[in-house]
Amino acid sequence: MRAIYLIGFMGAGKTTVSQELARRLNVAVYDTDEEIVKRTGMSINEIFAAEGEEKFRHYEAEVLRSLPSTNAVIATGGGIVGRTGNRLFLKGKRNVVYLHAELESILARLKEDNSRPLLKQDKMKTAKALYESRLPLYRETTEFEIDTSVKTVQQIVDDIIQCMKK
Ligand SMILES: Nc1ncnc2c1ncn2[C@@H]1O[C@H](COP(=O)(O)OP(=O)(O)OP(=O)(O)O)[C@@H](O)[C@H]1O
Ligand SMILES: O=C(O)C1=C[C@@H](O)[C@@H](O)[C@H](O)C1
Ligand SMILES: [Mg+2]
Repeated sequence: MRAIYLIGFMGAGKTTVSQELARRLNVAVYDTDEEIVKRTGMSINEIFAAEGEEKFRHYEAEVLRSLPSTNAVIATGGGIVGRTGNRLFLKGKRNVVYLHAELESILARLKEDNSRPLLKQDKMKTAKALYESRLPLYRETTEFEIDTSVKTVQQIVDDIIQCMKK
């Protein structure tokens, strides 16, 4: 099986859905954010604070290319589509799914969560600007889009499995 890549904004559910999808398909699961943390020994907040966002994006691009391209589900970080090279890499894969969520759902899901450095200050304002700038990038990267705003994880997994049969 070709690896399935999940892309989408912070809080869209990529990490959560990837685990259940991999369990259903009986394949390995990877998460670019978790791989970066494992490989650097630092949290994402620590990397941003000590080394800056550009360095984080460098690790992210490297990790994306290093993960297995078969028999796996790969959850990506919300900003992976920021680099043109990453978008080209993903466009070259057939199984990329964009998990879309309305901004209101995202903010509700991440209200108590401070693990995302780009949403630290004035969550509402920064999230809105980032969200609007990234929407077209997710959409140009893949034709498969699933709105997760009001769906359960199980429903999203069912939708992805259906999508991948097309
Ligand atoms: N379909 C869903 N319905 C309700 N809550 C959800 C759903 N999917 C994920 N969540 C919740 O939203 C939060 C963020 O989910 P998750 O960490 O999977 O997002 P992500 O897309 O991986 O974000 P990031 O890009 O920052 O890694 C978690 O608390 C998770 O439990
Ligand atoms: O949307 C983003 O730019 C990010 C999303 C997270 O998955 C992490 O990769 C990090 O917090 C940055
Ligand atoms: Mg995640």
